[in-house]
Amino acid sequence: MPRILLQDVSVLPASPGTDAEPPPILHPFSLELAGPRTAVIGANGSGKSTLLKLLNGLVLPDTGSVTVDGLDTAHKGAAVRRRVGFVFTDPLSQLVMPTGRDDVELSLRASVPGRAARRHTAEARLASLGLLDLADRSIYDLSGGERQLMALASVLAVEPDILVADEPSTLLDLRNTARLRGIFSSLPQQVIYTTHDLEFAADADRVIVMENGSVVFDGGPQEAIAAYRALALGVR
Ligand SMILES: Nc1ncnc2c1ncn2[C@@H]1O[C@H](COP(=O)(O)OP(=O)(O)OP(=O)(O)O)[C@@H](O)[C@H]1O
Repeated sequence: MPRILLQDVSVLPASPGTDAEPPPILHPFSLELAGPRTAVIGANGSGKSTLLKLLNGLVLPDTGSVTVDGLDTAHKGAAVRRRVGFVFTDPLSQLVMPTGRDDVELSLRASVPGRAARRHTAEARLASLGLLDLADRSIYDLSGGERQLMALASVLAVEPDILVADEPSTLLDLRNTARLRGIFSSLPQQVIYTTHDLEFAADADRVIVMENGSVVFDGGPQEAIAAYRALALGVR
């Protein structure tokens, strides 16, 4: 498995404003991510998305460093992003082509030379996720959930070493959530995702709990979920 190392990392707000220093978005912390499936849970605004964005250089740390297999996100951003595929919560911020097929083919442009080969590969990748029947529909005619799955297909098409997904099940119904959970469980690559769905979080081997910009628990899913429940609801 690839190894992601966050060392003494902190993230500050972009524009500190006036006299009163706003609190950091992420307080200084260190973390190593090397297992197959890691989920990040926590309250709204606790820093989950920011933590995920650090992993492929979408957000750079204000202190410390983030490395992916030794590549520093601050200096080797493009190389890191070739290894780390990132799925955004909002699929429309990611899908740039008129149809899913076009989008997957675009993703493959750097790795699969030749239009015919790209078409063939795109078709195989879409079929493997059960999305071929939606491949030629306008992105705007797809439902939110269908779009979310298509955005995942587009990122997975290039077979990144690491998949980072920010709330990938928010728009999915029960059946598609089960489908996504099945996909995540069988992916060969390292997967790191945020979710508010605690059943989905429980599929992970490791669960990190965030609270007010800090990692407050890091361990097995059942213990982590209990810790989060205790924090959020005051119950165990
Ligand atoms: N560029 C920024 N400048 C200032 N504040 C920011 C910036 N980015 C994020 N924040 C703030 O940092 C906090 C953490 O945001 P983040 O999106 O990481 O939370 P989250 O845990 O993913 O929340 P949610 O569950 O609602 O998606 C929030 O209070 C957010 O408003």
